Amino acid sequence: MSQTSGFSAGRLTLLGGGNMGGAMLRGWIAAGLDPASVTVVDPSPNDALAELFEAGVHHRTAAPDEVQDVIVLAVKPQMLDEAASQLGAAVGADTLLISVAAGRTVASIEGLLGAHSVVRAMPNTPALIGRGITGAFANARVDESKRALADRLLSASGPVEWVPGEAEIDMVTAVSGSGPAYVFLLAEALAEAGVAAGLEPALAMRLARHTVAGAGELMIRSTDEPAQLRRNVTSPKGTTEAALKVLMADDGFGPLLTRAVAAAKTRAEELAQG
Ligand SMILES: NC(=O)C1=CN([C@@H]2O[C@H](COP(=O)(O)OP(=O)(O)OC[C@H]3O[C@@H](n4cnc5c(N)ncnc54)[C@H](OP(=O)(O)O)[C@@H]3O)[C@@H](O)[C@H]2O)C=CC1
Ligand SMILES: O=C(O)[C@@H]1CCC=N1
Repeated sequence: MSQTSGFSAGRLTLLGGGNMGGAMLRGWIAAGLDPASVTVVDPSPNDALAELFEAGVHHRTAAPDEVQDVIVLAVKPQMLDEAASQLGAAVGADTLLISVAAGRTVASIEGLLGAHSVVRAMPNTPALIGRGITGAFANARVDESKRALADRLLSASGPVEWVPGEAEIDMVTAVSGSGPAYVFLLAEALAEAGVAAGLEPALAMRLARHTVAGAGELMIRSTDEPAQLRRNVTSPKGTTEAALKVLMADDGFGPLLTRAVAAAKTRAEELAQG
């Protein structure tokens, strides 16, 4: 794993070494965080973390007794109350809490662990390859240095967008937190559509994967807006125009995605109720 110039977060505990916590951890170590400064607390962490444990990251099945400088809460929202109940001695007056649990509010985290500096963040799984994006909200107790530290940790896996209001985190969740799943579904559906059109399945999947990945990379590297990149593909009276007439119909892709994002946002709000 390649390392850039290091940074320190003091003593850091990651509560939950699953898909998202593991992806973030990978980003921190790649960005130069000392593996020995990190403890993963998880009874059964992701197998993919074995390599990081060998590199010096500590693994425990229960929370450490020493006060931690940073605790990242990365268990399922429904498991948070139980998982956080063991943190007692690890949470000091100056501990920075960073939660990535969908829907769980700052108030609910303070309800569990007391009044602390809390950052509510919403990363996404492309963090695994350093290509994530994270929305973040800090409560009023987070001072400049804690915010800078949170930013350093979160930006190890891609850009960080700080939002002024906590409610926006549920919207970020619905767009970019869950968003990779929508894109993977697009690739699946495109491959299936190719098979329906007569292609051999493995070829259809290769075409779909590379099309989604290539279009994504072009969108990041280009200075053109997505709408312009779309127009660049669309020859007048050509094949793309014929397809876009279907996708851009009144009941097409846009309204469908709007409904999907609204459903995800509603679910995030429901998770806040516990
Ligand atoms: N996956 C994603 O794309 C994103 C997820 N998130 C948020 O990240 C959080 C984790 O999600 P995700 O990584 O997908 O879930 P995972 O189930 O992959 O990871 C959660 C991990 O926590 C472990 N765990 C369960 N109970 C405890 C406990 N009491 N103490 C310590 N660890 C425990 C689980 O073990 P076990 O498997 O044995 O239960 C698992 O390894 C969620 O709150 C989710 O909302 C945020 C953004 C994106
Ligand atoms: O599905 C979920 O609830 C989590 C939050 C965003 C992505 N995965």
